[in-house]
Amino acid sequence: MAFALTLVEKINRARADMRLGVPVLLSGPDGAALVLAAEVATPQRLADLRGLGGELVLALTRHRAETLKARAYDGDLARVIVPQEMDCAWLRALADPADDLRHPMKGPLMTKRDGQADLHRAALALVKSAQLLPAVLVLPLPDMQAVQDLGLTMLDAELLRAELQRETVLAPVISARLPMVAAQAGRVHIFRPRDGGVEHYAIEIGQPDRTKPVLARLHSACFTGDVLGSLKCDCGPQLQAALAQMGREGAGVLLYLNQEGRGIGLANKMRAYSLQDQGFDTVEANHRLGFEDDERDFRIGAGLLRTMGFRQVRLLTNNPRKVEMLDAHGLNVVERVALRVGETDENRAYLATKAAKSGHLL
Ligand SMILES: Nc1nc2c(ncn2[C@@H]2O[C@H](COP(=O)(O)OP(=O)(O)OP(=O)(O)O)[C@@H](O)[C@H]2O)c(=O)[nH]1
Ligand SMILES: [Zn+2]
Repeated sequence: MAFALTLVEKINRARADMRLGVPVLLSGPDGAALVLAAEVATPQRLADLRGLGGELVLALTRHRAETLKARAYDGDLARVIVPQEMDCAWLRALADPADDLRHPMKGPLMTKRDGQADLHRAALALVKSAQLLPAVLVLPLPDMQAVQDLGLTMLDAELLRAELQRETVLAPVISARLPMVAAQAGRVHIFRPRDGGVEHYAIEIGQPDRTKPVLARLHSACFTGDVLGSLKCDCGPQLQAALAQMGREGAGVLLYLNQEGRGIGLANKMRAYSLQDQGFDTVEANHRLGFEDDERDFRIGAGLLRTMGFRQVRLLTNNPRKVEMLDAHGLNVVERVALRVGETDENRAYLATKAAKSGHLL
């Protein structure tokens, strides 16, 4: 059919629907379900879901379930039964740990053990990709007819998950000269993913020889550190020091990857910061929100370097995972160049946690 939407186009619509609080229809071999992000659920939409009948559950990741003392029978996720009398405030309290300490008792929460969790798993992957809290209402639909004419976005859960896991393909959009304090001979390249995701940037210093190892940095966006000069992390000084070293050596490439907050987005990172003010460390805060410690896809950086013609790098990092991921995805890391700058009283504990729990090198 002319203008039939592709899977990628439908996923982008579904992502926008999720952020708007519009349900999405997911289907699989064992049936279909309407899914709605808990963070943005309204009383009207909750009533609409209940009007269809059926057993409403809230899908949470294993990390969030652990904090809430809910049994995760599915391993990586829990399906919490939503009692009839519970409202949007209750759902939000389960999704968002902000008030966990003030109101610790939300349960006892009953979780499902029987039945399949495939649709729930796909729904969680979709809300995460929309940078919402990983908590989704799931209503199984015995009869699709009731929702057929509503114009909701429909997706096959298996195809959705496979597509979300696929390596992002980036295409160059434009590059232009940018003289910088760190280096006169700078050039900014913009890359756009084919899957409708966010753009990433490469800052090339000088004219690095593609046949030799290039001094490289994979820098993940940190609005608070890079722009505001936050003292809570070391990102701003690392960014400046990396550019300065490339300027001194006369050549290098810095990838500025829009993976804010280790891939959870700025809103969720600020939620994590708010939890850190309650006494949790950077890893615990991510877990309480329902995320993994690090949700970044480092294949993006590897792909970008390859696209730009680089095969061997001297990587500026303290994170051994970056080295492993580049090595695993077609780059030869001939040297790890330590990048220890910007330690402050405010970020000392953060850096120590990264060393103790995430294997960062001191
Ligand atoms: N979720 C979360 N993200 C954070 C926190 N503090 C900083 N970040 C993010 O962490 C990322 C740090 O990125 P990088 O400096 O590239 O990576 P790294 O893993 O620290 O490794 P190297 O700096 O290369 O040693 C950025 O995306 C920041 O926004 C935090 O407390 N919670
Ligand atoms: Zn930072």
